[in-house]
Amino acid sequence: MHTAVSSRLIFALDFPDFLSAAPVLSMLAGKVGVVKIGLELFLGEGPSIVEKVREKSDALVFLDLKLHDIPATVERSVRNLKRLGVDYLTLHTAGGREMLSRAADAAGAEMKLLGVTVLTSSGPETLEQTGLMLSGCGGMENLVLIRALLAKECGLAGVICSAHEAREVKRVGGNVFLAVTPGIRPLWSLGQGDDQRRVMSPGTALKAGADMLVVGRPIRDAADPGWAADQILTEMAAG
Ligand SMILES: O=C(O)c1cc(=O)[nH]c(=O)n1[C@@H]1O[C@H](COP(=O)(O)O)[C@@H](O)[C@H]1O
Repeated sequence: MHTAVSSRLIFALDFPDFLSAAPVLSMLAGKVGVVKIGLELFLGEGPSIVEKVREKSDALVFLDLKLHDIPATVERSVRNLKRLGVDYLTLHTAGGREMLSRAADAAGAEMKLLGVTVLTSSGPETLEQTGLMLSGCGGMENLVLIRALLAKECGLAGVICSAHEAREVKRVGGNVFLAVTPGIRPLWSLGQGDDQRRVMSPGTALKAGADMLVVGRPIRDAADPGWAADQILTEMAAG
């Protein structure tokens, strides 16, 4: 049974295989409401990983494959993935209106689609490098909002953004449109630099309007992952 707080915590199960993921999954029983299977684990184990995680955990399952292709390919892939019975699936909003709408139709009501707006590992220089500044996107927050609005219009359940944009995403998307935020870094987990650029602590992210937080390394790499999850839940409750 999950509390109002733990149901808002998504653990990124970023491991190469189920053998290494399973002990951490057990330690987090009852502490995380959603478990996110990313590309690394999905490619390491194949689609059967979804069933394995479900057997080992009481959490909802989030499949993070970040689909981005022509509309027909994405639509057909979503139909296939639907058979796995996952609760959430990601795709890139940069795929555009037709791709997103066809994916939403294929997903139906049971599988919630979350659109990645701009990766939390991206900074202004990434927009420069990839030509988005030249296209006059109006900067990071504006680009996130344009993509969030598109996701909403196409029938997605919500978006992935950084906590820095969460408040504005909620403003344009409305109450039920989800702002799911990775790049969560509790103060005690900071120190070693990593690839996340737009980061925020758990309590502050919730105050900033995030509906759900995605946390990977601060829990996975902690000496005691169970302790780390409890600590994050305490910070979330205070937020
Ligand atoms: O879609 C995602 O989950 C995602 C989007 C994004 O913009 N940034 C981001 O970090 N993620 C994922 O969220 C998780 C963050 O993990 P940590 O940085 O280890 O907490 C990873 O599994 C990323 O793949």
